[in-house]
Amino acid sequence: MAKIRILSNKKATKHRNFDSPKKHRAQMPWVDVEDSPQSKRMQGKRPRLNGHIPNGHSAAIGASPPSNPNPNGTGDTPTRSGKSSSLQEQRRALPIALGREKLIARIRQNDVIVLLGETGSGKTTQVPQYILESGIAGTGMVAVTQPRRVAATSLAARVAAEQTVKVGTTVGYSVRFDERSGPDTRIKYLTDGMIVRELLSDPILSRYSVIIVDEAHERTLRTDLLLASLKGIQKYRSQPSDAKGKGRASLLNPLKIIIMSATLDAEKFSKFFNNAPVEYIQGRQHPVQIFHSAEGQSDYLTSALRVFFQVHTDQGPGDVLIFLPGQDDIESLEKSIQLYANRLPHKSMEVVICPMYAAQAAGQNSKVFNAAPPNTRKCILATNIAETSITIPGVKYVIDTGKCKEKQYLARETGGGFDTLLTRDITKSSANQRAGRAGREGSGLCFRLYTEAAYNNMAVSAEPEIRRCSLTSSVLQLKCLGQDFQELDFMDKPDYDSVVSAYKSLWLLGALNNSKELTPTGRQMAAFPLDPVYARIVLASKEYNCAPEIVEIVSVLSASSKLFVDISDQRDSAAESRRKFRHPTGDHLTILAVVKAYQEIALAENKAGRREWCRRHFLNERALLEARDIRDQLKLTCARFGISFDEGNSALLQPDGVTYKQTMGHTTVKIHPSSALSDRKHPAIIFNELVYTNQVYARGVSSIPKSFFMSIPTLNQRHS
Ligand SMILES: Nc1ncnc2c1ncn2[C@@H]1O[C@H](COP(=O)(O)OP(=O)(O)OP(=O)(O)O)[C@@H](O)[C@H]1O
Repeated sequence: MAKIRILSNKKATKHRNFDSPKKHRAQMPWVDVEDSPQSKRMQGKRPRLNGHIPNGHSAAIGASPPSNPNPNGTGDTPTRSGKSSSLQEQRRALPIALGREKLIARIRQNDVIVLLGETGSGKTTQVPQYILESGIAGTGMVAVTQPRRVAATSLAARVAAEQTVKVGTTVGYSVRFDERSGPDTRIKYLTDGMIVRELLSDPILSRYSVIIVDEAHERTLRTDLLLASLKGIQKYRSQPSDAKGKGRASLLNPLKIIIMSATLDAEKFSKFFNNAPVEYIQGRQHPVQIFHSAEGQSDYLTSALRVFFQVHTDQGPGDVLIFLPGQDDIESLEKSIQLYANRLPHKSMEVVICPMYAAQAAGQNSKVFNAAPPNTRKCILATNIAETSITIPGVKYVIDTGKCKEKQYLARETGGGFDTLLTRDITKSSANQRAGRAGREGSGLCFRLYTEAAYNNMAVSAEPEIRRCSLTSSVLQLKCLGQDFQELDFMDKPDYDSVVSAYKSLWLLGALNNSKELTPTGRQMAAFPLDPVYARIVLASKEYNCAPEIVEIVSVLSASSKLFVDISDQRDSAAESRRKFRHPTGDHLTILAVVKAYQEIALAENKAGRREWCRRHFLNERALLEARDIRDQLKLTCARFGISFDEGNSALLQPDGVTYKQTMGHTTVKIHPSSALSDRKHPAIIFNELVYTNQVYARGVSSIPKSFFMSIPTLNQRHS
C-alpha cells in the first residue's frame, strides 16, 4: 500500500528523488510516495464513495462482485496487456448484473423509479440495454440524457460495441452540432440540452417510451427543465386514450422515467415524482483507495505537478487523470509537465499529455479514449467534463485539485444581468464522482490535493443551476411550448430577480410583446442554438443584407474559447502582430477580419502552417475551428427562415483592374456586360447574383466605398 506525504516548502528541499530545478522545488509543497502502509502525514482512506447508499438496504439490487474476479489476483481486468475479457463477460461481471431480473421487474411495475448505484456499478451502460432486451420499451426509443456531450458520445460508442452494432444504428447519440442516429435507433444517448430542444418539435416526446435522466444530481438548468416537463408529459400520456383526443398521442404508451445517479439526494427526487420508489444497486466492481493531503495546498497547480511526477516515477503502470478548473490551468500544467518529463533521468516510460475541456474541438476530446502507445503513460488534464459517466480506458490514478469553474448569474448587477464563471471549491458529490473515474477497469488510487477536513466541510452538492444561471433561453423555450416559466413545477424555485430579468431581456429583444406573449420573432429566435441576443442579431442581419458576415462574427462570439490569446508578458507583441486585423469601427469587424484571414490561410497552408500562423498572431485556432462548426450549423437554421447565405454578394477590385474577388468566398468575377457599371473600374461592388457563361459574371451591380472593407484582408493582402 502506498503512503503519501505532502511536505511543507522547507521540507521539500530535502527530498531525494525528484529531478526538478531547485528554484521550482523550493516554491512548492512536496508529495512523497513511499512503500510503507502507514503515514503520519497522510490519511489513506478505504473507499466509501457513497455515503448515501446504506449497506444491505432492503431495496438493494445486485451485489459486490467476487473480490478477486481475475486470475492475476489484483481484481483488475487488464486491457493494455491484451488479456481483456470479452465485452459480454465484462457486462456479466458488473455489480448491476446480479440484480438484472429484479431491476427489470421494478421498472416494469413502476412508471418512475429513482436508481442509485456507486460509480462504475453499470447504471449508465446497462440499464438502457436491459430495457431494450426485456422489451419494456415496446416499439419506442430509450433516451439516456447526459449533462455533457463527451459522455453522450463515448457511452454510445461503448454500448454500441456491447450490442455489437455500429454507432448510429440501434445505438446512437445526439449532441449539439453532431447527431448519429437513424430510423433503427432504439437507445439514444443525448445531452439534456438536445432533449429540451426536441421538446420544441415534439412536446410529448412521442418517439420515446423510456427517458433515463442520468447524473441527475448535477441539477443543470436543462435537467431541471426536463424533469418539470416530464412530469406533465407523463401525466398527459397516462390518460385514457379518449381523454388524449384524436391523433398520434392517443396511440402512445405511458412514459417511463428513470432518474439515476451515484450521489443523489434520492428522497428529494422521489418526493418530486409523487414518492416514486428508490432502488439501490449495491457494490462496486473495483476498489478505489483515496488519499487526502495532510495540509491544505495554496497552489493546486504546482501540487498537481508534484503528485503527478511522484505517481509517474514511483507507481506502476496506469494512466493518470488530473482534474483542474479550466482551460488556462490545463494549458499551463501541460507545459510544466512536458518540461519536466523531458528532464527525467530515466525515460523508461514516456508521458503523453491529453487535454480535455469543453471548448476543445470534439475530435480532440475523443482522443483521450485512445489507448496510449506501449511504454507510455497517458496523462489526461481535464475539467469536470470528465467527472461523470465516462470511463477512460487505462486510467488507474486520479489527482483531484478540488477546484472547478461554476457559472454564476449576476442579475442585479446590471439592467439585463450576465453570466460569469468563478473558480470554486468542488462539492462532495463531485469529489466522489472524480474518485470514481479510477477503478473502472481495475483497482485505482485517488490523490486529493485537499485535506480530509476540507472534504468533510464541502457542500454535499452544488446549488442547482436554476438558482444561479441566466434563465433567458429557458423562458423563451418554454414560451414556444406555450408554457410560462413561473407556472412550471420545478424541484427548486428560481430566484425572482433572475426571472424578471429574463422576461425583460426577451421583451427588449422583441421576442415577447407587452402582454408577455411570444412574438413571431421570438419563435424564430428559439430555433437558433444560440443565446437569444445573438439569435436576434442573426435575424436582424436579414434586413441589413449582411447575414454571412454577422453569422461569422456571432459564431466566434458563441464559441467557448477565446479568440485572442492573452499572454501577460507578451501583450505588446500580441497587439503588434494583430494590428493588421484591427478595423476602425471596432471589435466586431476586427473579429471578422481575423476569420477571413484564417479562411485564406486555411486554403493556402497545411495543418502545421495554419497552426504556426495562429501562433504568430496570438490567435486561438481551437476557437476558429469551433466557430467554423457553429457557422455551418447556423447556416442551416438561417436557410429555414429564408435568410440568404449566398456567399459573395460583395467583391473587391483586383490589381488587374478588371476582375473582382468575392469578400466572402473565393471566386473571381467580372461585372456583367449588361450592367451600367461595366465600363468603369470600382474599388468595391455589391451584386444580386452570379451567372456562369464562359466565365463568372456578377449581375445587378452597385458600387460601394472601399472603406467599408478597410482592413478586412483579401487574397491579395496575405498575412505573413
Ligand atoms: N468505454 C469503456 N471502456 C472500458 N470499460 C468501460 C467503458 N465504459 C464502461 N466500461 C465499464 O463498465 C463499467 C460500468 O460503466 P457505467 O458507465 O455503466 O457505470 P455507472 O454505474 O453508470 O457509473 P458512473 O455513475 O460513474 O457513470 C465501468 O466501470 C467499466 O468497467
